[in-house]
Amino acid sequence: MKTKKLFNSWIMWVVLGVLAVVLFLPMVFGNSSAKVDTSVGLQQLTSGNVTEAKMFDSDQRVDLKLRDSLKIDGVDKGNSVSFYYSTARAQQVANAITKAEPGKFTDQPVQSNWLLSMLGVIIPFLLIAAIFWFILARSQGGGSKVMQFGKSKAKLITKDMPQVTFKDVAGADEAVEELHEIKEFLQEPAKFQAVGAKIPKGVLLYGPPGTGKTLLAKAVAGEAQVPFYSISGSDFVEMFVGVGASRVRDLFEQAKNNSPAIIFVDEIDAVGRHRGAGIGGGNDEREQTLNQLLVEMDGFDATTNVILIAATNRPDVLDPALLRPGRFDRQIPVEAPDLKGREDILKVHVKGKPMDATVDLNAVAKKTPGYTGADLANVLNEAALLTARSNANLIDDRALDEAIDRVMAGPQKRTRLMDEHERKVTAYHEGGHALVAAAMNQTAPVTKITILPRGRALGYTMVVPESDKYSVTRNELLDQMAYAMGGRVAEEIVFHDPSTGASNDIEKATSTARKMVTEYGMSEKVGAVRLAGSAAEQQMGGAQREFSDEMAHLVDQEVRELIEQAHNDAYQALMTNRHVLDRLALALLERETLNQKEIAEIFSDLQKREVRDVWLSNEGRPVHSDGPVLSPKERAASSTD
Ligand SMILES: Nc1ncnc2c1ncn2[C@@H]1O[C@H](COP(=O)(O)OP(=O)(O)OP(=O)(O)O)[C@@H](O)[C@H]1O
Ligand SMILES: [Zn+2]
Repeated sequence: MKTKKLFNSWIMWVVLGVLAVVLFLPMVFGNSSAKVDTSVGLQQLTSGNVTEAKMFDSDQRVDLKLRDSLKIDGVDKGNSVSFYYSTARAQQVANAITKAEPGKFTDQPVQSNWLLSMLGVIIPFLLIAAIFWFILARSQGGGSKVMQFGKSKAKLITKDMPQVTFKDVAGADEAVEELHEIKEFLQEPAKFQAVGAKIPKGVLLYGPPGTGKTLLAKAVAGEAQVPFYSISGSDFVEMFVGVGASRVRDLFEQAKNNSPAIIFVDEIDAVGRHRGAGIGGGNDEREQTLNQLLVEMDGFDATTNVILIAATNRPDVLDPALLRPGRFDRQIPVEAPDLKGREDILKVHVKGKPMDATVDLNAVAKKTPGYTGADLANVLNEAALLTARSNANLIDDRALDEAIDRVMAGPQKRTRLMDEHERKVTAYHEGGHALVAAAMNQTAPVTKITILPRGRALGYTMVVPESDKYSVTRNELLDQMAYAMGGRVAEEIVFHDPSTGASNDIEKATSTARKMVTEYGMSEKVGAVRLAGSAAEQQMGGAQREFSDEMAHLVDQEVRELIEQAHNDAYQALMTNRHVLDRLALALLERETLNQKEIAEIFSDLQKREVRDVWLSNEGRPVHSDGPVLSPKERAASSTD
């Protein structure tokens, strides 16, 4: 489609151009005397009317100057005429001229005309070459890149010694903490090598645009005082076939020669997309580039001292090969900042901008939910511009408010800004999860709650066990289900109108319940029977169902029963602690993100759910009252006190 259009327009014009040039050349360079037949020319020569003759061997042409003007069929041809001759007659023409003995005779052999004839050859050739050049440029995406081709090496890979430090990055404390180690390694590789410590080869920073990923990577280089080589993934893709891969090689070569160093690849998703997943099949160039990148990463050894940092907004589309151990095995989320983070970022960017004493940056942060670091930097810059334009010296609230509105058009499109009611529903939903988790007896502590949207989730609650766990008990599973239902139940209790936001939670709870019944043997009615071909397995495209319809019915009933129980647990927990839930929701609306300590404070007077009765797999198997023995460790501990 596209090429056809190209042909229609460009090729047509160029061909027309060539034709015009070819037709015009003889007119411009050639003579304008009247053309006559060869026989007429010869006859003039023999008649002795010729005073001057010029013979152009290259054109096989003779120009004649005549004493008397020539008349043919009554038409006056004037005093100068020219005629062409065929090769066969060249000798005859030459003889005729010599015989005629014109007063002046010049003979122009072939080479005398070489410039003209060369031009005639070269110009069309150049035009054709230009057409190819042009088509190639088009198909490689972006004509301008072609022009840069020769000097692209210097332009695409940039070497830098950044002066930025971690202090310049605000509101991304978790990411900074993770990167500290990288910085230390780059600064003192020997220390790490001496103890055989393995440092990650690649660090992947992922998060929405403008959250400071590039800034963080630069800060690592700035802190460690090492060179920073950067290139953008999208630059690779626009290159000629084979160039991307060789550019990657160059890049690593340069960095290794200047190690310790950091290589930063922005927009790595442009090259690192799942192989063969591009539109219209694979993109060879991209795959080659990606393969080269993997080869280079695998070639790193303990003494390379080069760390690759990559950034992307789309970690989900990356080729799994990139995320394998030994490659980008360190993945650091860089999220949009919360209220506190926004205030800190404003504080960083306010430097060098004189503020009116009445300006409260915390208030500005409150007015900018969902804004990224780049947006906030932009707000302050806009405010400074507005202030300068109005000839004022200090940036005041009025300028800031207007700047916020101006920048709003940006973030509103990218990160959705929730309306107040939706934020409230989210606050209660997440609050519900957290509160139920805290009220149950077998759940891990709630470490973080946020109502900042991330990906498709409107918010999330993090419940992290203090140590790794390899198995889960029945009570823990029941608690997890209750906690999963907590969000939905809070909406139900507070708004009497649950939202669709809970579909994920319901899915999770249902799948847990189903596994309890069909895989873990945790239902009395079904018993400790493994039901092969359960829903989960069928989903995986595997096993057929191997049990009766009655059993299937029973399973469904038991699952329903477990969910109902979880729903109840959550309901009770939230009803008894409604005042705590309100307090939590308010804190979330105010601060957006709460950490473990803040959460614990809010939950100080939380009423826990009572412990469940002992579960009997069958009434006929009564409770045995003896507990387990004390472990040696426990015994040692109890004997000391
Ligand atoms: N956490 C932050 N602290 C201070 N300034 C920030 C922060 N995040 C972003 N900025 C400002 O925004 C600018 C742009 O950020 P940066 O280019 O690092 O974002 P990015 O995440 O790499 O974006 P993209 O995904 O579009 O490449 C920075 O130069 C800086 O001025
Ligand atoms: Zn939820």
